[in-house]
Amino acid sequence: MRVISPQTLLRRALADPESPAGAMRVTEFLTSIPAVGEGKRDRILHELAISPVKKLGGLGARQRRSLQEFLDERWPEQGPRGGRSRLVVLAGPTAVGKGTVAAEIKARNPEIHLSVSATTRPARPGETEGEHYFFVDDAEFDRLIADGELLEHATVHNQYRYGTPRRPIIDALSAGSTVLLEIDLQGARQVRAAEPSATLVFLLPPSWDELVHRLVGRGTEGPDERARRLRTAKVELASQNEFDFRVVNEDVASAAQEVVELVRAPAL
Ligand SMILES: Nc1ncnc2c1ncn2[C@@H]1O[C@H](COP(=O)(O)OP(=O)(O)OP(=O)(O)O)[C@@H](O)[C@H]1O
Ligand SMILES: Nc1nc2c(ncn2[C@@H]2O[C@H](COP(=O)(O)O)[C@@H](O)[C@H]2O)c(=O)[nH]1
Repeated sequence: MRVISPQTLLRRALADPESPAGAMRVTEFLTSIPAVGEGKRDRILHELAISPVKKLGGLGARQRRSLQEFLDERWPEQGPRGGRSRLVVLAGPTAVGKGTVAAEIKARNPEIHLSVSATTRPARPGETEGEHYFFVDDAEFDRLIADGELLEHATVHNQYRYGTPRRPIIDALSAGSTVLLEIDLQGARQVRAAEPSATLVFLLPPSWDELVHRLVGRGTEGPDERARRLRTAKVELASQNEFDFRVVNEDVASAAQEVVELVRAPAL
């Protein structure tokens, strides 16, 4: 299972050549398929008589048809768990405990792949490159976007940029793993748009006061940043009904267990 099937991406490109999918080069499109490396990509392009400089949105009618037929034959579309993908998003307001619950899930279920995001935010004391985040500057973040390396990205709390590297997600899903993304509301919406069968879980605090208490207690933000995050939190809480499931994080172990059970359950 891929984040977006090649067929879906191609359909999107053909429906709107001006879209990011439409602007994607056929070479990049083909190598985004896990089984296709550069050598195979060139053989496919040769077989289908498509120039490597072509963009998906610029394919002629014959080329579109032959590419669609080729994909259908080689990688028929299918989905696990009755149509629900193994891609799981955990979102929720600041300091609700998303990171804590995600770490608990990972500790108890090492087979679940926890995505490591890229961010332009500076590392906090104790955060490790490649474990908590990939810490990048603005230029590198721009490059990741331009090269299509992010599955989703957003400016969070109107300040720093965060994004999910696409390739590790594709590889983990292809290997049959469940993949957990701990991201914000904007990112959750982008994942929903890209992969409607993803499971979206919203983590709730037991109360607003407890949320503020956790944010203050964490001690990683000053008063201005806390105020900014709490403004975002109000917007995020108002959007909780967009999610498939809501879990209250009263106790970390119970919340983590609840998320895992939702993810493991067959499609509803
Ligand atoms: N169930 C819980 N009970 C009490 N404290 C908790 C619980 N879950 C998390 N915390 C604490 O709340 C604080 C915020 O948790 P965490 O950093 O995981 O939140 P977050 O949702 O990832 O925040 P952000 O979106 O701002 O990154 C931490 O100090 C954490 O230890
Ligand atoms: N859209 C995305 N949001 C992300 C991603 N990685 C983390 N986040 C969210 O950012 C905020 C702030 O995180 P913090 O570490 O600075 O406290 C939080 O809500 C995260 O869930 C991402 O890749 N995409």
